[in-house]
Amino acid sequence: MTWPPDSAPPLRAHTVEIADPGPLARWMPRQDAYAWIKQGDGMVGFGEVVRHKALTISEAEEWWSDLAGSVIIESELDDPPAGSGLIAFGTFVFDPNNSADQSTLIVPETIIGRRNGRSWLTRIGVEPGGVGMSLPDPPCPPRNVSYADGSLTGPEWEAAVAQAVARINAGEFDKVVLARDLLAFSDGPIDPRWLVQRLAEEYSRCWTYLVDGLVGATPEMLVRREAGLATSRVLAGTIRRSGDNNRDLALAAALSQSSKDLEEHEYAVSSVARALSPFCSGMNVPDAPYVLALPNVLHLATDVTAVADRVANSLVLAAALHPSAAVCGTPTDVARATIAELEHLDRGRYAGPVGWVDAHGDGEWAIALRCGQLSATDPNQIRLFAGCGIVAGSDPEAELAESNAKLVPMRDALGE
Ligand SMILES: C=C(O[C@@H]1C=C(C(=O)O)C=C[C@H]1O)C(=O)O
Repeated sequence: MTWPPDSAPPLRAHTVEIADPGPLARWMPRQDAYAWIKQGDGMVGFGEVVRHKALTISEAEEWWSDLAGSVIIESELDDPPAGSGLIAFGTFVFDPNNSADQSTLIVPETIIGRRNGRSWLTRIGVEPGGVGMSLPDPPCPPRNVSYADGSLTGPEWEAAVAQAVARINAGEFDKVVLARDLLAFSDGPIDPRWLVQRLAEEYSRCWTYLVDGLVGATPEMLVRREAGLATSRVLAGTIRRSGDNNRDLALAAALSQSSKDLEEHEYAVSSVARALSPFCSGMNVPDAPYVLALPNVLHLATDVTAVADRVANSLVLAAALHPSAAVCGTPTDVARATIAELEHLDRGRYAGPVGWVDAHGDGEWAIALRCGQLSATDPNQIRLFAGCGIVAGSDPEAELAESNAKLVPMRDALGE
């Protein structure tokens, strides 16, 4: 849909400063709610003013630039923080040529946000609503959740991993990320707000998101653009946590010296640096990764930073970066074809960019990991996803265990 239609009055986005709203997630109504939360800050949105079904990230970028340029933006905030005012939440499919799912940008009717101690309320529409806010009924937990294999059983997925390792050893490519899915069923409708609240509490160092039924808490930032600076958090190389802090310290030391994990990590970092370089100057790529500790796993992590060109808004950068070697492989085209052949899975929006963009093009696009997609047809069902980077030294059994560790955040949120 193009906006504005020729005859329609323009949209307005009106923002006011509000008192601290407390936990953002509790403001979300049951239907049409969106979330982006990290360490308590972020935005929740609800209602829908415009929805754009995007063919590609670049096409979405053009649509958004046109729309944002046509909206009358009014803000009562001095020095408005990034993300306050007009934004769209978005989710993009991993591989549009191999998915029945759709990439979507959604402009909500209402946004409640908080950042660095400042809070705001934005209303968007032809005649945006007033400043009244009311708390909806809280969500109920899912009931009696049970699980079933997705497209492949555990042993079938291990066989796919073994096949990938054989092809790597035959010199066909360097790295591929293989994912699997797991179906979860509840006795009643699954309320995504319950999952958002649990994930935002347990995984506060991750970005908790809910956009168009895709819900999760990801530790990996494809790209954030703010005040001219582009940053990307690259993760690759993973160890499951043991539950014992001393043992975890030893595991972290082993991870940061593991040549298999360092090699896998290096592929991911160089793919990001290469993709960012045409749009940026003054790039800083640290020599060695650090260990990012999450409640379920330890990751090797590198934060890449650079000064972004004026024309390179967050969607332009996301289009250039997706898919990184952290979720696809190296070289990209061979890895993508291998994924389509070996996974037997429609990834949908899993491993695609998820996030938000504002009227200036600033925004945050994380990689949709540690997530599930609520079924569009069965409100009691959600499909969970997890994947692992496969390199020459990968062991199928260990990779299956790692994928199970990556499913823990969603399984815990579902109430296990
Ligand atoms: C593919 C996933 O995670 C990616 C793969 C990683 C790895 O193989 O070590 C680590 C972080 C992510 O880049 C996932 O969580 O599903």
